[in-house]
Amino acid sequence: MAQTGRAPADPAHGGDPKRLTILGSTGSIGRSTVDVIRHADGAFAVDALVANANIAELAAQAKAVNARLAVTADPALYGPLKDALAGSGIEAAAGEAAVVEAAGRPVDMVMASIVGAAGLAPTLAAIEQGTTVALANKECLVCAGELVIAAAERKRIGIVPVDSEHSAVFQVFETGNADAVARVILTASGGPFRTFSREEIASATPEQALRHPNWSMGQKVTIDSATLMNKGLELIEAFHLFPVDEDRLDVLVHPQSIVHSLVEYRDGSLLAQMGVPDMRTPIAYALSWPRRISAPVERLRLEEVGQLTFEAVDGERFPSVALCRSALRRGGSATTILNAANEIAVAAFLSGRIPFPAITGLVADTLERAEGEAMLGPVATLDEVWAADAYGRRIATDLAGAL
Ligand SMILES: NC(=O)C1=CN([C@@H]2O[C@H](COP(=O)(O)OP(=O)(O)OC[C@H]3O[C@@H](n4cnc5c(N)ncnc54)[C@H](OP(=O)(O)O)[C@@H]3O)[C@@H](O)[C@H]2O)C=CC1
Ligand SMILES: CC(=O)[C@@H](O)[C@H](O)COP(=O)(O)O
Ligand SMILES: [Mn+2]
Repeated sequence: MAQTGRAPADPAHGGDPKRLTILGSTGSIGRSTVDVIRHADGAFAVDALVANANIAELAAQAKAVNARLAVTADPALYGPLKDALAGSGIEAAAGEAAVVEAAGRPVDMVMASIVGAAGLAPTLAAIEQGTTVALANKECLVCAGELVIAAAERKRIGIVPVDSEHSAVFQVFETGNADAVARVILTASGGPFRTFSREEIASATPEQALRHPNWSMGQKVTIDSATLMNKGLELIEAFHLFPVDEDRLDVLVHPQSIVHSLVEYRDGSLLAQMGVPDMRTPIAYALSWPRRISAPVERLRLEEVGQLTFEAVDGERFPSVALCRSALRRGGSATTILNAANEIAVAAFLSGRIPFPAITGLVADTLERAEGEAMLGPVATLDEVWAADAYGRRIATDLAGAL
């Protein structure tokens, strides 16, 4: 974890408001971030908001938080965005280059919450500018973890995890005692199909898969939770964020999503972070790190929760965690290709083109094909990352078409 970043301004102690840009402001994480900011009594000032298709929400948010700039990635939506902002004094911009430019404007922190590999270039632009990043977009570490972390270390900036499990680990990881860490244990809800038989999983519909038992999230991460690919992606994310080897990273199913993850030390202590399943807690922590602000969330009442239960992952019904682990061991382009294939497979499932188990199947088959075609190897540059990403998307699209 790059932890050399400067501490943020501390409004609670008389500092200026902390200047923020939100990438993916109209999504689930983006909206929760706006909510946290609006409850923070002027502790934050918003510079830019970036989104894609939801122009009405983007413009409404920009006005509500008094942003300076609102950007849509879709150039065709520049006119509607400009119209929606007319008279507000807020600047409008559109297109991929405008997104990257917005991410690179000087601010104190960028919330990186675009979904998928589309978030990689803007996140890197923020890092290159020397801005501390609050990272929700796990795909950018799966796709290009070495490059992202190397850039953060070169620029000596902090990457503060937002993903609930990684925020939990970040909160209980004793950096001075890294050598004493025996295991990092990521908890998984098990998703909506935790108790389903193989046969029931085989006929699962998008509607069922989008019904997450505990969390309200965007579609892509919700499907990832249902396949448990999310936990595999998070294993790779944790590998890049924390100084632990792959063999000290574990996953434990915890259906209540109250314990958000744990660190086990060699003296036998297990330190866990708990809270209600509401992303506004890890978001508030990331925005205010290394301090804490209040967040508009329910208090956790353990007497009402009653029981916390834990079980092992069933690798037979949910092979994606093992698949991600083996791609992580392989390293280089393997995880880039895995991520790209998964993005294609999730979209294919959501549009009814492939059955649920084929999501993980497509990712596995794409990696097997990559192995056979000698496409697995180191990725040293961003061009190599994009080449591997394009390859993974092409093969997965072909394989999905043949199903
Ligand atoms: N939701 C959650 O609770 C959690 C999410 N995460 C991670 O956070 C990230 C975001 O997830 P989530 O908020 O659920 O996703 P959503 O689908 O809800 O939101 C995605 C956001 O990204 C924007 N976006 C999509 N494509 C582009 C693009 N090409 N350029 C610019 N903006 C784009 C969308 O804009 P628009 O809506 O305008 O089209 C939207 O603002 C994911 O990586 C996810 O894995 C991690 C932990 C928890
Ligand atoms: C809220 C969050 O961090 C998600 O990534 C969450 O982990 C999804 O739940 P699963 O544990 O079901 O994957
Ligand atoms: Mn998570």
